[in-house]
Amino acid sequence: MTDPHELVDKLVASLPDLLPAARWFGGKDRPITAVRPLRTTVVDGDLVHVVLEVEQPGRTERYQGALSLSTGAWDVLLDPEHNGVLLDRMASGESTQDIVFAHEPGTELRSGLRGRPIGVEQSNTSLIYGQQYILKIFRKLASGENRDLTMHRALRSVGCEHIALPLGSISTELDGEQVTLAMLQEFLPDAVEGWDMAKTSVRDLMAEADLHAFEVGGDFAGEAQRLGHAVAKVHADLAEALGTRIADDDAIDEAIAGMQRRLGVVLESVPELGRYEEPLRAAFEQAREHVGAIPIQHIHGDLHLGQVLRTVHGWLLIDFEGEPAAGVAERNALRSPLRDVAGMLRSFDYAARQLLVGQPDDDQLAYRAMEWTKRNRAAFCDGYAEVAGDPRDHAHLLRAFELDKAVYEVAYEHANRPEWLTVPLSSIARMTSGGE
Ligand SMILES: Nc1ncnc2c1ncn2[C@@H]1O[C@H](COP(=O)(O)OP(=O)(O)O)[C@@H](O)[C@H]1O
Ligand SMILES: O=P(O)(O)O[C@H]1O[C@H](CO)[C@@H](O[C@H]2O[C@H](CO)[C@@H](O)[C@H](O)[C@H]2O)[C@H](O)[C@H]1O
Repeated sequence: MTDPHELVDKLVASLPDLLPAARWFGGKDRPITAVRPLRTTVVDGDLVHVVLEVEQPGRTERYQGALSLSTGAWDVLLDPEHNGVLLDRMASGESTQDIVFAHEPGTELRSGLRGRPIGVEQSNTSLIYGQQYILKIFRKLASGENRDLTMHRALRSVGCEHIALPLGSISTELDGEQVTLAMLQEFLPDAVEGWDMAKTSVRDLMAEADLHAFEVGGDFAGEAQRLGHAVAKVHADLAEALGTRIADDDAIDEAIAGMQRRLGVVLESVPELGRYEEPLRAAFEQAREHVGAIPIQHIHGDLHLGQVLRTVHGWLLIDFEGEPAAGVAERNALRSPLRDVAGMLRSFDYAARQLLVGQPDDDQLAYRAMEWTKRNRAAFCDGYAEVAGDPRDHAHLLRAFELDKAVYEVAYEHANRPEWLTVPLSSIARMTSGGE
């Protein structure tokens, strides 16, 4: 019989070349100096699960994957012949020595289904079983229960209507700490991503040179308003489930310091940002002066149009992990819900501006893009204000959060989609020169 450890050793030698090409690999900004197998587990027959330690200058992170015991093929989590066992084990609750498979209390799962990769751009790997379930396999592993699972459980406990229900999980222990490997949720086959809907709407507008945003068939403003309403409801549910408090001076100082720190880090790797350093730093400090009594709580943390799904019943928020680049403490800190609002406002800007990538000098297109963005950002805020306070009442703070998000996006695009770097950079240019 093949020795799984020998197979893993062979695989590890090829990973420094393979990993940078994987969408889910979060370390594309630096070279890989070493990959070490941390733990190898034979889950079932032919499926070998492996936890890897990836070393890069200044960071060491853990990732998970799987290979076939018989052929040594890598990443067989994507293979329906290999991944059915994951659901079967969650359904039966039967664990291996190292890995715990569980369904949520009160849940019964169907077994015997095979998983097909969802095939979208994503930071993790999601498999769809039949029409019922979606299993999100977390690629980069963090200590403690994964925040996505924690937030979904908390929201379910207060009957939140704007999430896909959590149904099961796969977890393990590494260095004495619990680590979530995967989360199973109900799959919504009729769901459409907000990002796709928004892009379609922008295209509709661009195709109609003589019509305004409110006149074209694909107008998105009604949806943007309903989305704002849903986001505010989720914030209220998170506050009910996990609490809320007024930010004290320390929390405010830390929030502003976090923005300044992040800017410093991004400036080091993206010199194009340098010319905006001064106005960015000034905008962050200005927010401190105008902040007032501001509530903080658990929030989504990485909200954008790709994290919301429209179903026949309404809008759902998915992926409560937080920003892929943020550390665990930062993701779990209590923060202002306005951060999420800012994330979504940025996303409206993105949806309109992605059509301008490659044609920066087309003033007419730029004008139409701005028209779409303004209309939908306003509608989103209107919807939010139906449930909670109007985000626009905190203009300085909201602007600082938007700029901070745009700085994050500069780093994200620089590492992942360099041709899109102009999208956040042009927004920073506009916002720091007095534009909306
Ligand atoms: N419950 C669900 N029902 C239908 N589609 C879903 C569901 N959850 C996620 N998706 C789809 O899977 C994609 C990736 O999910 P997400 O949780 O954002 O993964 P990642 O964190 O890896 O980006 C989403 O953009 C969406 O298209
Ligand atoms: O969905 P993820 O958690 O992987 O989020 C990361 O990738 C996103 C891109 O897929 C990135 O979002 C940025 O691009 C979006 C369009 O593709 C846009 O709607 C967002 O507003 C913009 O921030 C996200 O920042 C990153 O964390």
